[in-house]
Amino acid sequence: MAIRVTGVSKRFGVVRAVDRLDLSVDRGCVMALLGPNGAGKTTAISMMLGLAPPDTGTVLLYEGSPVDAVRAGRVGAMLQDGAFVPGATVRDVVELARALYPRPLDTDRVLSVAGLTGLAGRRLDKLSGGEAQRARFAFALAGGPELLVLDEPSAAMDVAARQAFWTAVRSYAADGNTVLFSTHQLHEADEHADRIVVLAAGRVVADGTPAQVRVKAGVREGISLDQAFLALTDPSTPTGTEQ
Ligand SMILES: Nc1ncnc2c1ncn2[C@@H]1O[C@H](COP(=O)(O)OP(=O)(O)OP(=O)(O)O)[C@@H](O)[C@H]1O
Repeated sequence: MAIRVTGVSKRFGVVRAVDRLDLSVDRGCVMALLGPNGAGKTTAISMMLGLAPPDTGTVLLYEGSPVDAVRAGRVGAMLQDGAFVPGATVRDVVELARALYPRPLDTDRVLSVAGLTGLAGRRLDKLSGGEAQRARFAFALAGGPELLVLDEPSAAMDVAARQAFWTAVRSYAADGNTVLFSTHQLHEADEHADRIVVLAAGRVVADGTPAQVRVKAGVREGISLDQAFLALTDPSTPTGTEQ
């Protein structure tokens, strides 16, 4: 098991960001974490990475603590607002990640996979939004981690970058690695995830393959996952099964 979350809750004042979450993720799985704004995705991811402690419950990565897994170089993460070292270049950030991990990938391979070969010497503060996101992906990938955690990874990427990104993710998972990503682009979850977990108000409201999530939502095969998502997270929404 790559990830085992048991009875995890986290509150911020009166807000229950994550509410008694149970979640196990097998090694080699590509899992999408979906949910409306404020559903608790980033909070859950922070706890999985050991960046924030749960109020109650436990998180295990590879049957140990998240901090131990991160220290052992088993985890790579791409966070939404990951800041960069000022003045460093794209190549520097890849080299930095490589230096932190015991089994890093080859620098040129990482640059190529992230679509950054031509930008290797560019300063990070001179990158466009989508390029900076690719640099964050390169940083997450460079250490060759067993678990990649990606919080809204493709949000600013253009179409070509997005396609290359998903090809890289699928090929990384095909090597036996585990990938957990959050997204609001539900078609990406539909196309690229083996398993989808939908959160609403900090709780799991659906968990399964894209087809199983549609069944749970009561929408037909062929109806967009958006409709299933809306039905699961806002029960007043029509499911598209009426006609
Ligand atoms: N540091 C914080 N202090 C107070 N409230 C917080 C904090 N972090 C998150 N929250 C609240 O916890 C809830 C869950 O937030 P979280 O960022 O985990 O949601 P999310 O599913 O990632 O949302 P989004 O899709 O908008 O990124 C929200 O109501 C948010 O306002």
